[in-house]
Amino acid sequence: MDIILKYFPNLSEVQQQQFAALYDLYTDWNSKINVISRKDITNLYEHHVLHSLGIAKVMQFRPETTVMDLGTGGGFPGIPLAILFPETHFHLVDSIGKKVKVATEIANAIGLKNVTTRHCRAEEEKQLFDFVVSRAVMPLADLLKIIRKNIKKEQHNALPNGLICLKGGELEREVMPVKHQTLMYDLKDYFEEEFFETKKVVYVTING
Ligand SMILES: C[S@@+](CC[C@H](N)C(=O)[O-])C[C@H]1O[C@@H](n2cnc3c(N)ncnc32)[C@H](O)[C@@H]1O
Repeated sequence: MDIILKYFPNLSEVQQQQFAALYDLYTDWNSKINVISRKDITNLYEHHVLHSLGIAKVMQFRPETTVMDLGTGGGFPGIPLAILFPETHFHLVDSIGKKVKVATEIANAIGLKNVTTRHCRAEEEKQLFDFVVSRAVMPLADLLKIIRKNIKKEQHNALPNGLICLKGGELEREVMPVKHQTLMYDLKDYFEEEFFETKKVVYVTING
């Protein structure tokens, strides 16, 4: 939890309590339904919560912004972002029902009012959003094909609508989108822990 305050020192009392509650909630739920590697649970704050918040170093969502988390699993990056941006709406989608249950239960347990969840394949989700976020789900080119239909044309934020995903070192092997403006940010420029050495945030503008 200290590592969250180290990089996000201006959290409200409520946000601090919500982040602090995640450890027991994920430990408990993860013992029943596997949403993160069991041996990684002790690294929850660094590897999962702070990693998710890497998106916030690139994008400050305005109030009333709507965001879909595609392939949220147990709620990453959607739940940490929903705590950090309480006035932005996050719609968490996953094709595995029991993972969606974990994300739903945890969002409810910490009183998040800005989260909805849905058990479906993202291909079936027809709602429109300002942004789609995603971590560890599928290659960028496949994500882009699926989410093109979901991005609003109207712009509401300082930066254009689009896809923001968290990627690891495997990125070199991926086909980069050519028709869109793509910006790449190294998380090692923001977070000093070794885990972030190869981690990146990739932001692809759509309809911008
Ligand atoms: C490796 S897990 C990552 C989960 C979470 N984003 C995280 O970082 O902890 C990938 C998730 O994507 C989901 N997924 C894969 N393809 C999907 C699709 N087409 N629509 C919705 N969910 C999908 C899987 O069910 C799985 O829960």
